[in-house]
Amino acid sequence: MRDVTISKSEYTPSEKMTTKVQDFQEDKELFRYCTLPEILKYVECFTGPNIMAMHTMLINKPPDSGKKTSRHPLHQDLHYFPFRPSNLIVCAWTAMEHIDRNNGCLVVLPGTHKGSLKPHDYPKWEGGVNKMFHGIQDYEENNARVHLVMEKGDTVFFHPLLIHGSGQNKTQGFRKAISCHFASADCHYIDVKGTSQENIEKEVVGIANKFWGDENSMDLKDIWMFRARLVKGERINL
Ligand SMILES: CC(C)CC(=O)SCCNC(=O)CCNC(=O)[C@H](O)C(C)(C)COP(=O)(O)OP(=O)(O)OC[C@H]1O[C@@H](n2cnc3c(N)ncnc32)[C@H](O)[C@@H]1OP(=O)(O)O
Ligand SMILES: O=C(O)CCC(=O)C(=O)O
Repeated sequence: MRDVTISKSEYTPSEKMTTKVQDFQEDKELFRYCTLPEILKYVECFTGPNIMAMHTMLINKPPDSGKKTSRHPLHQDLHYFPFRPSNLIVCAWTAMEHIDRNNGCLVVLPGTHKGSLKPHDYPKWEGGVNKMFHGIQDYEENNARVHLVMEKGDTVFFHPLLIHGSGQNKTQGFRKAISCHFASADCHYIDVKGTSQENIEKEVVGIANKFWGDENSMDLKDIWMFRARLVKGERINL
C-alpha cells in the first residue's frame, strides 16, 4: 500500500513508495517473525497451543506529506476479522526502531478491550484517508490515552477490541514496525452480513474481485482462510 497522497503517482517500488507490506505469509524471511519462540511463548498464553497467524503487516509509516494522512485513526482490529471469540485473538506489534510521538507511535485507550465492537467508517479527514483505514466515529473523547514509546525490538501484545491508532510521522525517517495477528485454531468463522462489519467485507471482497475476478464469488471468510497459516499445533477450524 502507498500513502493516499501518492497512491496515483508513477510507481517504482522503493522504501519511499511503500507505506505498508501486507500479507507477507509467503515471504520466508518476514514470516519468520510469526514463528519466533520469543513471540509465540506470549501468544500461546492468549490462544492456547494451536496457533494460526491470521494477518501479517510490515508498516513503513512515511514522513507526513503535510496532509496528516500518515495517521492511523482510532479503531478496533476486530472490525476487520470474521472470526471469534475475540479473547482467543491477539496482536503482536514489534518496533523495528525507536518509536515515540515524533514518528507516530501507537496510542491506546486503556480498558477499552472490555467493551464491545463499535461501528467503523472512514474518518472525515480533510487531507484524505488511506484505503481501509476505518475509524470509530463515537469513541469517548475523555478516555485516557497512553502513547507507547518503544525501543527497537520491543513488542506489545494486545486484544482485538482495544481501541488504538497512531499519530502522524513528523520526522523525515520511515517509522517501521512488524506485526502479526494470531488466533487460536479453535476460533470459528462468522458471517458478518447484517452486522457493523458488512462495510469492510464489501470493500475487501471488492478489492479481491478486482485482483482475481468475481466469477468465484468469494466472501470475507474465504479471503481469511486463504491467508491464514498454522504456526504451532494443529489447524482446526480457521
Ligand atoms: C487489523 C488490521 C487489518 C488493521 C489495519 O491495518 S486497517 C487498515 C489497513 N488496511 C489495509 O492496508 C488494507 C488493505 N490494503 C490493500 O488491500 C492494498 O494494500 C491496496 C490498498 C489494494 C493496495 O494494493 P497494493 O498491491 O499494496 O498497492 P499498489 O501500490 O500496487 O496499488 C494498487 C492499487 O491500490 C491503490 N492504492 C494503493 N495505496 C492506496 C491508498 N493508500 N489509498 C488508496 N488507494 C491506494 C493504487 O492507486 C492502485 O490503484 P489502481 O492503480 O489499481 O487503480
Ligand atoms: O503501525 C501503526 O501505525 C498502526 C497499525 C495499526 O493500528 C493496525 O494496523 O491495526
